Amino acid sequence: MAANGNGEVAVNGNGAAAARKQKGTLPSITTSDKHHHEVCHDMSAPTVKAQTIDELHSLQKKKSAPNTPIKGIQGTFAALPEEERQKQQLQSISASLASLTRGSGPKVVKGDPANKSQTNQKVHQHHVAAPTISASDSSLKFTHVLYNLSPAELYEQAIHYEKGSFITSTGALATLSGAKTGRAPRDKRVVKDDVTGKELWWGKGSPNIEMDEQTFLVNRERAVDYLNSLDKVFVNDQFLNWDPENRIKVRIVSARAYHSLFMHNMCIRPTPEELEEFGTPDFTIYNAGQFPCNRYTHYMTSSTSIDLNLARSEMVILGTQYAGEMKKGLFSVMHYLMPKRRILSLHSGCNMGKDGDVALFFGLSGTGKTTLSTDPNRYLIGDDEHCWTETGVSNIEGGCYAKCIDLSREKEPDIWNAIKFGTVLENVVFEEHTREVDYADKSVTENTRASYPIEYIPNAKIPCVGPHPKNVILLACDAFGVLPPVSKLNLAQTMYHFISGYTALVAGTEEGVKEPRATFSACFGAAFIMMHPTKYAAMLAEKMLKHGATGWLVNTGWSGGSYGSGSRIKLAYTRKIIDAIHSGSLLKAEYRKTEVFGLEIPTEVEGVPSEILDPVNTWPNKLGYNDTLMKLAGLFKNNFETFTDHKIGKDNELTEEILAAGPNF
Ligand SMILES: Nc1ncnc2c1ncn2[C@@H]1O[C@H](COP(=O)(O)OP(=O)(O)O)[C@@H](O)[C@H]1O
Ligand SMILES: C=C(OP(=O)(O)O)C(=O)O
Ligand SMILES: [Ca+2]
Ligand SMILES: [Mn+2]
Repeated sequence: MAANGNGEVAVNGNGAAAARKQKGTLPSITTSDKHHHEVCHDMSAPTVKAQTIDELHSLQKKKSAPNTPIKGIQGTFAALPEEERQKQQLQSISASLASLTRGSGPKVVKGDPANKSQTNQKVHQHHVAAPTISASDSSLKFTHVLYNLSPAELYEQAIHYEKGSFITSTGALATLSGAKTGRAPRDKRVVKDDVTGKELWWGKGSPNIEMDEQTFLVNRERAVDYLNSLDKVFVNDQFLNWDPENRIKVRIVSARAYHSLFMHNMCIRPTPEELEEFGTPDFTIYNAGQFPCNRYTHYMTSSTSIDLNLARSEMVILGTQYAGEMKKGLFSVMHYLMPKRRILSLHSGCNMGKDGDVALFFGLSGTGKTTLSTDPNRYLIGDDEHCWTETGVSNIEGGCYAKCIDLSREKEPDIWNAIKFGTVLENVVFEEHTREVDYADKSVTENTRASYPIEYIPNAKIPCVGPHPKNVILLACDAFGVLPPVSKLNLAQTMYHFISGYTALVAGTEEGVKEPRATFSACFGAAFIMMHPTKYAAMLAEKMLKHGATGWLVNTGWSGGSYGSGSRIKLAYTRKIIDAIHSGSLLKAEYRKTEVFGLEIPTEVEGVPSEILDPVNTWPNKLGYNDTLMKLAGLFKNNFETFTDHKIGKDNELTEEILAAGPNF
């Protein structure tokens, strides 16, 4: 449409270009004062309600509606006027960031220092510390606090300021965690004092490597000074545990938008009202992961240190930016706090059927907790960390952290679809132009991860709580290929395997693991438990007995030979096995007892080839199978030796039964 019926040339669209092509002469523009004409004039649009560009931009963002006042709740801040509440909140943040040697906290300001014109700034600026004569430079500057930003704001922060942050084709935020792409359990330290010295599990097999209070303070000061030296820090105030009676308030202070978004996804997100009465946190994380610890500091054996101080309710992270360190650090804290309240903390996934039947999925990293608890036919309660109380189960977290190496839409549709706007994609590789992620690419690490809020899974059960579990599924990824795909366990066997916590560590999640290696990790999470494993085991036995839960051992690892010659059991088969456990059909199956491990294996499972149910059938070399079986049995026996002189629960009889429930040879 180069010209309309009146012979006028439309300036917009193709007309001008087409006309220009005609020997370079510019088209003549006829102006008309007839208003209702087919030609679109600029004047016909309503004018913008701004006089300047700055004013125009200021119109773009509207201030959030004021938070509704809390009615009927006598919270810390409930009765305070807005101004006073803001002041107390900033004082609380300043107190968190206080250097312990200088006494007072930094002057904190809310908002991005880049937004000088920010209207909030006047209102939210409070000089908390009175200037002192011995002032250092750090006491002269302001610490800008980006407080509980939204995912959209965090995206902008990440993309603008953090190298390696990109938006993928499905809208997720791709980022790099730096040199560390997995947890560093050897760099974990726990303050040993008079109380924790008695309460916690120390020594051989324990994840708690001691440090003293003084050294903790040195690292804390290092982290706080680092954070205060930055232009701005991110502060997240959130909750742990969906059980309202046992909810823990956590504050995470971090230097990266990526870390703030990760914790936004992983912890429970407070409502504006809940945030108003947040008050003082129960626990604080100082994540100064970009800054190393000082190896001249006592107890430091590398540049990474993850330090837990239960007396101070604080954790300090130096020298690692792997985000999983924060969520698993808080999990350790829950493994201390909850059992003190007679609540069992569980390293397990959890889901629920339409009829309210709950299943727990215990397992070490990479065994299938996230994959198998995320089941389109069931309600997801959580993928990794739970509590079992007198009334049922509750998720500790508000999000999931899925492995995404080799992720496929067909095999794991719910996880695939959760990777969208708001999701953090750690260490994945994507196509430069289309930003399509190649989930098969291990160039950065094998431990690629996606962190998303739990409601990104369509059938998430919100609130994430459920009744007492009916099935307790122990997942082991057996790289030797000798454990059956599924076995039914009696209570003593369940306890034996729970305490043993056998699996093969697969590459990536922990540093230095390049190929599957047999490990025993008590309670399927020795890296996170704080007290002796028998304490958790006794609680589990008591609860399973009381509520009549059935134990199962599911091998999600190798079949047809060990790692290298056999192959991993097809996910589709494992899903069929899990379906049969949930439906109750497997409980009624016919069973046969295996030699050596004495495991009850079914002769048939719907949808699974019967010959794979006894692993011996899948091995081409029967002698090789027997040798490997004996080798694994020996490893179990050796490992259990540390537990032989520990009583499990009040009952000696159970202890004896558990000891007898291991391999017999
Ligand atoms: N038979 C199987 N059962 C469970 N997971 C399997 C199986 N075969 C392959 N996998 C893969 O193993 C990984 C299990 O990881 P994930 O569920 O994240 O473990 P966890 O949550 O216990 O750390 C996923 O990448 C999944 O696709
Ligand atoms: C985040 C982790 O948990 P998992 O692998 O069990 O999902 C981890 O171990 O670092
Ligand atoms: Ca996968
Ligand atoms: Mn997981």
